[in-house]
Amino acid sequence: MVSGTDGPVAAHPVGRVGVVGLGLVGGSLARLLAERGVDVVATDVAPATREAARAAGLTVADDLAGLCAARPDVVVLAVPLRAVRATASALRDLLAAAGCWDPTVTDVGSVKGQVRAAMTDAGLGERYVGGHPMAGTEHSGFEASSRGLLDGAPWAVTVAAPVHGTGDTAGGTDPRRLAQVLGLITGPLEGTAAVLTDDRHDESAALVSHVPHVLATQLLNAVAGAPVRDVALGLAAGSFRDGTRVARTDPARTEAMVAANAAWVAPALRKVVRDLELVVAALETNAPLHGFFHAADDVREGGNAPVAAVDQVPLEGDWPAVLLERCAAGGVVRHVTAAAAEVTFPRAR
Ligand SMILES: O=C(O)C(=O)C[C@]1(C(=O)O)C=C[C@@H](O)C=C1
Repeated sequence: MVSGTDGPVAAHPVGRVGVVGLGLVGGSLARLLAERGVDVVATDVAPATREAARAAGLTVADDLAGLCAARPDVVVLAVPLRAVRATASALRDLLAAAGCWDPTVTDVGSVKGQVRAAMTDAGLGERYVGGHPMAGTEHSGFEASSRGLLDGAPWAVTVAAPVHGTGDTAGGTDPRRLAQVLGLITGPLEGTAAVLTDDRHDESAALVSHVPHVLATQLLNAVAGAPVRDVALGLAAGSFRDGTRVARTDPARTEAMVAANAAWVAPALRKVVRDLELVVAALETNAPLHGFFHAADDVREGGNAPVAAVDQVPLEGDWPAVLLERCAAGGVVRHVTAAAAEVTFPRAR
């Protein structure tokens, strides 16, 4: 239930964290948590990855059952998107067999609507709080992971939206579990969290992550198919390097990410195509392009805006809905106590 808590919620303690999947993000998460003194147990399907993680000093179970035997308070699914469904079902079965164990389940996936559907279908919907660290690199695997990748990273945390005005909040996110995940991110991970609905996350991630991956790939494809390809690549400098960096990500990973968010990526790309058509038309007719190059001046200049306002949101009543509303206005949760969440805003409101 998202609403309906009368007093401050007693957040589940972070306690032990289980990390399922030790790729770039899972490995980075496990390393950072372990360094910060959190009790972490991790696992991965690949024996060589488990060995590498053990050699790096992590506590590693041989499989998901072994991880569940350690009864972590929070289970973070850090598996590829294509493996979320099967992993969620396996976790559900292990939970059912385990008796009184009540973990919160979260994840690190770059798409949230599809992941929640998988969690709900697996019967884990009421335990689930969506998680997405906005950090990564073009490299993959445990060997590419580092304690620094997620240190202080901004996260999106998604909740099942309450149904306003009907008094019916069934199926919404459990506030204690939300507080627990926010505590993990803003505590040992020293990050920030924007609390969002899955839709708002997926729409936003399409704009700032998925469309950029498509465009970076197209920049690469355009040169690859040009008659002057080799000369051009020999001349490529900063703009090409920066603009195509994420196109060097494992193509299967990028494809899965973009396809999983097709509902938001397709319309966002349509808008890009329309805007580019206008640029082409202007270039072909010598029309001015000033508007195109200056349209986003406020975004460009607002890049690293300092904190302009701070709100304390008491963790009582319909506080997840209050956080949703604050974060929809650009706020992020920076700090959580048992009684309140501190939300900061980059722009004056
Ligand atoms: O920096 C990169 O290499 C990334 O691709 C990181 C990036 C992104 O910014 O798009 C990619 C996917 C993640 O889910 C979050 C962040």
